[in-house]
Amino acid sequence: MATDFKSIPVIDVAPLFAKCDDPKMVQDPGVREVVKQLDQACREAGFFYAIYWRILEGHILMLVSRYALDMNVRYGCLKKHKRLNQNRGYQRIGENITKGVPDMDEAIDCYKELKQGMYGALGKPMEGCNQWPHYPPNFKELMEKYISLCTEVSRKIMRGIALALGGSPDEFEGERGGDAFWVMRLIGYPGASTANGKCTSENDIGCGAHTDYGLLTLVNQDENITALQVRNQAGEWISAPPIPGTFVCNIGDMLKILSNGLYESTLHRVINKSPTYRVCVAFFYEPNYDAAVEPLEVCVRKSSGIRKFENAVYGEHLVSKVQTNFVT
Ligand SMILES: O=C(O)CCC(=O)C(=O)O
Ligand SMILES: [Fe+2]
Repeated sequence: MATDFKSIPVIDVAPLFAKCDDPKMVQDPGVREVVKQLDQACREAGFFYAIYWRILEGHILMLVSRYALDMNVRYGCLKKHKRLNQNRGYQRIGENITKGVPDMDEAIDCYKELKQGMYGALGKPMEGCNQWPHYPPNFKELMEKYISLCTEVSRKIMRGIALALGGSPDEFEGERGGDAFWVMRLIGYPGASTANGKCTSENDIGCGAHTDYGLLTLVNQDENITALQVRNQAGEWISAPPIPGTFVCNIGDMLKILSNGLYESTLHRVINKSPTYRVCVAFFYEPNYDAAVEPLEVCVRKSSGIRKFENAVYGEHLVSKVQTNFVT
C-alpha cells in the first residue's frame, strides 16, 4: 500500500544482478539486502530508481529516438493505420487519450511481435509488425539490442521482487512470465510553449495520470528535465527527477494483482514545464501474453487468507487499454 512518501528510493541492484541465477542466491547477504530494499520501495511507493550504469551506453538511444520522432513530425512516415487495426507506429500529439483528455505527447509505439494465430482471437488485435524508421540504417538493430537489455534487467529485478514477496525466485517465470510480452514507447513531450504549435498552459498535461498495465516498467529519462510525477497516498505529486545511470522502475497492474495488493501500481503523470522538448524511452515488461494472472498463494497467506482480486488475462487487459486509449 502506498504511503506519504516524499521522494523515490534509489536502489543499487548490482549485488542482486551478480547472483541472480545462482541457485544459492537466497542465502547471499548482498542479494538479501537488495531484496529488503525492493520490498520496502514496492510497498511504500511502487516506484524506485535502479542504478544500472550500462544504461549510459543507451545515450545514443535517446539521440536516435529524438531524431526518429522529429522525422515523423515532418514526414509522418510511421503512421498507424486504424483501418488495418494497427497499433504499432507513430502516435500524433493529442491522439493518445487518458481519461477522456488528450495527452500532449507523441510517440513511436512498439510491441513484441506475435506470430499470426499464435494466441487465436486473443492475440489478433496485437498481431502485425513494428514500424521502424529506415534511417539511421541500424535503427532497428539498436532498438532490438536495447529491448533485449531491458528484458534481461527486468527479469533480474523480477527475481528480486519474487523473493521480496516471499516466493521462489522464479515465481514470475514459466507460465506467468517465461515468455514475457513487452511494450516499448519512444515518447516526445514538446516544450511548454510550443506544443502543437500553439501556446500551452500549465494545464496541458504531457501524459495524464495513469497506472501501467503489466509487471514492471523501466523508464529511461532525458537528462536535465524533471517532468515525471508520482502520486503519494496523501494525493501529493512527487517529482521523479532524472538521475544519470538509473532506470526509474514502477509496478504495473498485473504485479498489483499477483502481489494481492501488497504492492500498488502507483498513479503517475508527466508535465513538461521546461521550454525544451523531452524524450523518454519507456519499456514495459509484461507477463506472458496469454497468462492467467491471479494473486500468488504466498501473498494471499500474508493477507490473512483474503484474496483481493479476480483473475485477469494479461492480453485482455492490454487490448482493452490499448483500444480505449486512442481516438479511433
Ligand atoms: O515519460 C515518462 O517519464 C513516463 C511515461 C509513462 O508513464 C508511460 O508511458 O507510461
Ligand atoms: Fe506510465
